[in-house]
Amino acid sequence: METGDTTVIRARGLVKDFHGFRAVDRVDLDVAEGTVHALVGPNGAGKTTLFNLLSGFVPPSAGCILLSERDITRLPPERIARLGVARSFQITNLFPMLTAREHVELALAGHAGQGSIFWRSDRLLARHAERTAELLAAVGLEGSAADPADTLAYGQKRALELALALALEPTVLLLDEPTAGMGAEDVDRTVDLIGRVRAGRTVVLVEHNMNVVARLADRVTVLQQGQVLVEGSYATVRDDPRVVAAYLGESHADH
Ligand SMILES: Nc1ncnc2c1ncn2[C@@H]1O[C@H](COP(=O)(O)OP(=O)(O)OP(=O)(O)O)[C@@H](O)[C@H]1O
Repeated sequence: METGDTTVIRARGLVKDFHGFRAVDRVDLDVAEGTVHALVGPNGAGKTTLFNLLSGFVPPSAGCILLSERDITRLPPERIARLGVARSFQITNLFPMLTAREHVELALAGHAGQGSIFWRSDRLLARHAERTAELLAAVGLEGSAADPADTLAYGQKRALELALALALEPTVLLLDEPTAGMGAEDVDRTVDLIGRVRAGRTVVLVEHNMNVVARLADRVTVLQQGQVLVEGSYATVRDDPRVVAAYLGESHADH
């Protein structure tokens, strides 16, 4: 697939103020179709807030967001999701007693508009059995389909969340710190996984682990104090003195 020529997400002049504090400050962002685009920056730089704006979880104070030329500024999150933007969360949000398979079946039924989880029949859920198996296999959970979510290892929970996001058939996948809290082995697995599920879609990820960014991202936007500091390939931004200074500032502030 040709990638990088068409802009899928275009944000212009995005601002988010919280009670007088400007968390996102006149951000312009272009995410090209088929790319993995990383948002990085020191703690408090505004990455999560920018994600919340893109997915409609918070409305911007100013500015606009276009999804493939369609204005989605201030649309509610469920409308944005229906337009093909799925988001996975930093904090695990699973039902402890439901199995991995049941989670995916419910996500598929929900996406198909098949009503509240309380009265979905087994027959209805069985309709999604094949796709469920595919999605579980796609994230490496085929062997854990019958396991309740609270028995899954941390990395498996994150993989299941990814399967739930993929159930929405997204064209754009927003991943909020997909490797947060993972050991090296799970990080490697997750990088491989994202490398696989990116096929045919656009991925925007917030990520602190620069090794992960280096391996996955076609383009990197560095935020600092709510503003875009630098944007470019990983190699370009890594060596940019402004980026080095921003991260040095953070480590000084921490200690
Ligand atoms: N709901 C809110 N009310 C007030 N301030 C907020 C709110 N959400 C975020 N902020 C502030 O906005 C700034 C940016 O926060 P944000 O979480 O977007 O940064 P981040 O780059 O994602 O940080 P981290 O890497 O630590 O997750 C921070 O100073 C934060 O305290």
